[in-house]
Amino acid sequence: MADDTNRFSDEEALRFHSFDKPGKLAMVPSKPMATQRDLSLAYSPGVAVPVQAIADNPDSIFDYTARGNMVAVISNGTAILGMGNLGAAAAKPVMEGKAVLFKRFADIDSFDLELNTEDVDAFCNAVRLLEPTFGGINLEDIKSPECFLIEQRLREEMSIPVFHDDQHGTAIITAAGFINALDLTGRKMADTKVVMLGAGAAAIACAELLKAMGLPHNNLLMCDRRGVIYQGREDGMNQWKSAHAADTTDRSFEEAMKGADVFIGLASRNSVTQDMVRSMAAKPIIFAMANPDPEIWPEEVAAVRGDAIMATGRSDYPNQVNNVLGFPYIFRGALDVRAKSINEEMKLAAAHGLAELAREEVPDEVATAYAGKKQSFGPDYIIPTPFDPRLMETIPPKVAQAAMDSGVARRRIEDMGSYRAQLRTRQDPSLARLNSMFESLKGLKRRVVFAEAEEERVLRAAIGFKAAGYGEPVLVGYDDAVADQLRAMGVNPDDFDIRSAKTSPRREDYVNYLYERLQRRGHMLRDVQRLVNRDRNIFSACMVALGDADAMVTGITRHYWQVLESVRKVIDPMPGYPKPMGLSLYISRGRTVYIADTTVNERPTAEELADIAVHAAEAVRHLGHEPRVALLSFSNFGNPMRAKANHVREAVEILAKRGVNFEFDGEMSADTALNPDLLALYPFARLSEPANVLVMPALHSANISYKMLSELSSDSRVVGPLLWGMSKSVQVVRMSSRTSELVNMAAFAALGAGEPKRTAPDETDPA
Ligand SMILES: NC(=O)C1=CN([C@@H]2O[C@H](COP(=O)(O)OP(=O)(O)OC[C@H]3O[C@@H](n4cnc5c(N)ncnc54)[C@H](OP(=O)(O)O)[C@@H]3O)[C@@H](O)[C@H]2O)C=CC1
Ligand SMILES: CC(=O)C(=O)O
Ligand SMILES: [Mg+2]
Repeated sequence: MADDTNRFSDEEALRFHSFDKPGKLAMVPSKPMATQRDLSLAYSPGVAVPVQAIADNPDSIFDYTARGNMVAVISNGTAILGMGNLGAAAAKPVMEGKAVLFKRFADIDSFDLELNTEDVDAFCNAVRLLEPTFGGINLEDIKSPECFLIEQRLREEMSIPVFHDDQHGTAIITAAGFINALDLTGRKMADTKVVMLGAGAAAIACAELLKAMGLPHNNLLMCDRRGVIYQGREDGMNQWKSAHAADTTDRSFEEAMKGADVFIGLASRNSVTQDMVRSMAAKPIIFAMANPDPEIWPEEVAAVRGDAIMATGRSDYPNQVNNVLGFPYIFRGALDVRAKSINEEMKLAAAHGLAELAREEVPDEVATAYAGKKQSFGPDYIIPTPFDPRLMETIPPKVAQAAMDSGVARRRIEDMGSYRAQLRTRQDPSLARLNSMFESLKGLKRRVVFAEAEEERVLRAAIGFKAAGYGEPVLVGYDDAVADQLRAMGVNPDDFDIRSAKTSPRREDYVNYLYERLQRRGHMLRDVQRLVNRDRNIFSACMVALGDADAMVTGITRHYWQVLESVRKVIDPMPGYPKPMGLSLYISRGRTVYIADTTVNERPTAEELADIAVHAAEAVRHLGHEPRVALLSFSNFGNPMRAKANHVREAVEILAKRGVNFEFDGEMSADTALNPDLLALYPFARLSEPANVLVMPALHSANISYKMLSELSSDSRVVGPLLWGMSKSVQVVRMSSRTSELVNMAAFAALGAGEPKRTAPDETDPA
């Protein structure tokens, strides 16, 4: 039934939206803007050149500006979800949400525009004038019947796709779920009786698409607040409702539901009763799609009909029939062929594509995003889930092909195979991977100690960590001070576990444990007492070592080395790891590169460097990538032959002798490792493709590289360094870490707490 890990309080929803930066959207430049030359190119005088080019050839706007990948999400707030007419300003959170979903799922740049008018002419005039800015217009949450007039007018007046998502997006997803639910219950379209509650934007479009797919006109009874829309009804009608008036004697919605095979709710919350569901045909299909609360809850249906297939618009129940599955990919396909519009052919292609995808074997990475729940085609999985990465490579090609076949494409895609490959890289698998790894934490409730909880950044991170459902933060700091800070941030301290050495009943246990470890390393009992009482990192590490917490995150207030030294007094490296190591992730669009060892081993010997390569490869596999390790230096395979690179060359020989089970080579320079053309100059090299793991010759080069990357990159990010190889899960952040980085590192700490015991290097399988 309901997935409780996705439940949250109203306060959490508000906190999520105000956390870090208010809202869900920000802009990033796509060109460097660092030097005077950059400025000259981007703005005056350089910008004059594309200005003239566009004036001479209007189509070149797609080559020189962001227009071709830019979609506006536009609303006037007259039908916000199922909440009604709450005005343009109140619509902004939903519209920001749609804009970020465009980016997240289909790499489409998008921002929201809320228009403060209910007047159709004023609305159309405002939108029409925006045509040069956008490649497409997504209309959203505009009530009927005005939405029909607005969309029709804009489609006629604009030569870019104008798509009212509540109409067509919803219809496409509903149609896909409908096809599969009929299949699962052995029904044929011609014999299926459908009752629809709602006769507005979404319902009218759904009715049209289902009929276009073959549902006979009189098999669909549409109902509004006044009951069934029948032929001859006059009150509360408009031309769009009239088009679906059925030849029936049923007058009330309740009557219509008797014996119905399918119910489709696109109306408002709690508008269907259990008695109505009881009166439906065997194996009823129930799509209660009002948002945020459905027409009837799945639990209520289950209580009276064990044989129902149930879907809602929500993500916390199985079968989320929601337009999020469609609009990102439909626009992706339309933009990529510069379609003039999104027509019926494109909608049908998307609907069939979604229906087919649900019948295919679901890859494991989808299960990871859904807390390990493996899905397979059946009553609880009639439609793909939003985090399914296959959507991106499946739906846009079908939409693009349909646009080309139906003559609305301005540009052709000749090679669909390479288009699919390009779609895959757009998806940024690394970010998706991070996200899905973190998603897998939901419900595990791992206890992560935030060792510096008096710091505001840390508290905000702990709040964010809890709100994201990644685990239970344990806040270490003076109890009163932490509680006061939480209160000042509008958070109830009782919702958090706050610990300090002063009040901890476990203090003596921690002292005894640590004294046992340190008594022959120069520490007297009173030294150890002082450490436990005064050093937050020691106290926190003791909590983890003695099982009072699963993991810890720290590092904001003290230097990395000092922190690591404290932690290592309490926790040992994992067997097989003489020393832990730091692994930094450089993540850019379509490419992830790991750098090791960025924090611990200062001047590794050849043997140690080989160990680092083995451990890094193992960690990278654990994070979901197949490692290709380059051992870096300033020279390439002995050119120039210099003594400073000897230990790197020797490390490569050691790895060859050990017969490790991953690709590696060196010594080589960073550009050879990363650039396929340069790598091709060394046909004997053992790397089949450019490296994704860079083992640096020493700490200075490793540390300098990742810090430079993290300061200089604008459209990529550096994550970590992750501390790898401790016997308990500890992550040490950089002192400069922002709140969001802290949340990520705490999530990595929580993930580390569940890792299986890793293989020691000497246990590595020979290749
Ligand atoms: N899951 C999804 O992907 C989507 C879900 N939706 C949901 O569909 C619903 C409607 O949205 P939309 O079409 O944009 O809105 P509209 O305002 O255009 O239409 C609402 C329609 O619902 C009818 N209605 C509302 N309450 C009742 C009720 N209690 N009994 C009977 N009819 C009722 C109205 O009847 P009348 O004409 O008599 O006023 C009207 O026909 C919303 O809840 C929305 O969240 C919408 C889009 C996507
Ligand atoms: C999902 C959506 O667009 C709606 O409920 O309005
Ligand atoms: Mg909507």
